[in-house]
Amino acid sequence: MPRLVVVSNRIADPRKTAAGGLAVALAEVLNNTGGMWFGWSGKVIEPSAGGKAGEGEVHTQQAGAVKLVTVDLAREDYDAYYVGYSNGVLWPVFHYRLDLADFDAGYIGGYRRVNQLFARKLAPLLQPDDVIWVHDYHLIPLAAELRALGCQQRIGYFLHIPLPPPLILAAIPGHDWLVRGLCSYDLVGFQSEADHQHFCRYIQSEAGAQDVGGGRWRVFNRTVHAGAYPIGIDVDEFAAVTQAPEAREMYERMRREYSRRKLLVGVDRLDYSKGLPHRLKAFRELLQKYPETHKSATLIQIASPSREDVSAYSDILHELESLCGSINGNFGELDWMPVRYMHRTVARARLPGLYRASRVALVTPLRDGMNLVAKEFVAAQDPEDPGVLVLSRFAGAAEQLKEALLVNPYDKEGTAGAIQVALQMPLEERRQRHQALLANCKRFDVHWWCDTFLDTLRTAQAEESGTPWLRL
Ligand SMILES: O=P(O)(O)OC[C@H]1O[C@H](O[C@H]2O[C@H](CO)[C@@H](O)[C@H](O)[C@H]2O)[C@H](O)[C@@H](O)[C@@H]1O
Ligand SMILES: O=c1ccn([C@@H]2O[C@H](COP(=O)(O)OP(=O)(O)O)[C@@H](O)[C@H]2O)c(=O)[nH]1
Repeated sequence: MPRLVVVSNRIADPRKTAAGGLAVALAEVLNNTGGMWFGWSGKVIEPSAGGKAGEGEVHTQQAGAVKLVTVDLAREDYDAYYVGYSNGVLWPVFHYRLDLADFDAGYIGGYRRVNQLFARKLAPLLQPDDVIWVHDYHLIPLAAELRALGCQQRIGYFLHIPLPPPLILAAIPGHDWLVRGLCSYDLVGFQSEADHQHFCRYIQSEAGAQDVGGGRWRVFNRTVHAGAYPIGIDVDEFAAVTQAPEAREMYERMRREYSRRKLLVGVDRLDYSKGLPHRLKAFRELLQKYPETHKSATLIQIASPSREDVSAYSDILHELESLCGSINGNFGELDWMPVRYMHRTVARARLPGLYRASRVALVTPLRDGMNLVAKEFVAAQDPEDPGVLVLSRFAGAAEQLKEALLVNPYDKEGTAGAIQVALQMPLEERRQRHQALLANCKRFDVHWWCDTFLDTLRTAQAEESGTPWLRL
């Protein structure tokens, strides 16, 4: 069996839990397959400590069956590659937020430099029959950089965030360079069929790609495979965590504390794409329109700190704090606060208990690649008395989880109405919806995602051996 080499910006010790869907999913994959996980160490070297752009120190550590190899980044590189280009240009545009993108700051040089650095550090560690799987928007040009160093291995790529329609993508100066980078991979995977279709339309309209069947495209003088591979969770592992002491203790505590109320839960990174202010406004609308919810409904909102170096993230923090304060100020009573807001990361081991004690989950991003919290909520429920998932139609998960109550998060009244339906839903309907949702999460779990992607990658390369590599 060829060795699996996973490359992503953020990596985590697969034996421990992490916040952030990508790290959680890849840890689960690598725990099963073994192999190497290569990425950023999380360490930034300041200029006073020799942190000028250039070579980053490499660290190697064995974590069970997985070899973790990480690279430090110089401050200048981190600022341009991670804060600047990845999270200040690509993240907003790929989430349809052209208004938040900073195109003028010249971050692209640092983005390219770090991709070249990763390629230089990774190439000597590769074995000829390795299968390389690169993840996410931080590393779009990596395959082309590896090819330039002579790497002949199969290289697949998975985009964890949405891919916008061609005319939004085309607003990025250098979009053609980025898409040529994507087309240097043997297989490009997307979270949803909508994202996949956006890619197909872009390469046809902007690069004259020809559909050669079987998910393959002839473009830039080579053949690239593309498809939708929605990511899942390890449902069995999550069910087991739900029964573990930490989750049970949380469940019992929540049930005791909220025995007279129905609990609503939101668990998100504090990110403008997650639609948190829109969610709170819909919750306020619920309290205004349905007075019977007073004292009977409490929303617990966890907002895990994220990317605090990017200015758009601190703006949303203030907006959220002010909304929570005004809702509690206007509706709260001595013995009831409508919103409990926490700006903190909650250990993943405790989340299943919280999910299971909640009658309703609010997963209402304005855009989201997938959203694993939606699937975790489903997996944690008691099938005999399950909670209801209120899900944004703009999350990748909505293509699969059709038995959720699908909402448009921009529609405050509509979302408030759906929350009220969720709170009132009869047991039999809750059971039926949950059964269908759980079946979907089980069928398309993280193992399905990994196996299907890697099987296609193996076939893709075998069919196309001999196609020329792309140089950027
Ligand atoms: O690494 P950070 O900058 O702290 O951000 C955390 C991760 O956020 C994004 O996650 C995405 O991947 C999830 C799993 O596929 C998906 O469910 C979610 O919709 C996406 O937003 C990002 O894409 C990752 O690279 C980050 O590590
Ligand atoms: O306080 C928190 C917030 C989130 N998470 C985990 O982080 C992941 C978030 O993944 P998702 O796909 O929903 O969104 P992302 O943050 O990757 O955009 C899920 O596994 C959550 O259980 C966590 O462990 N603690």
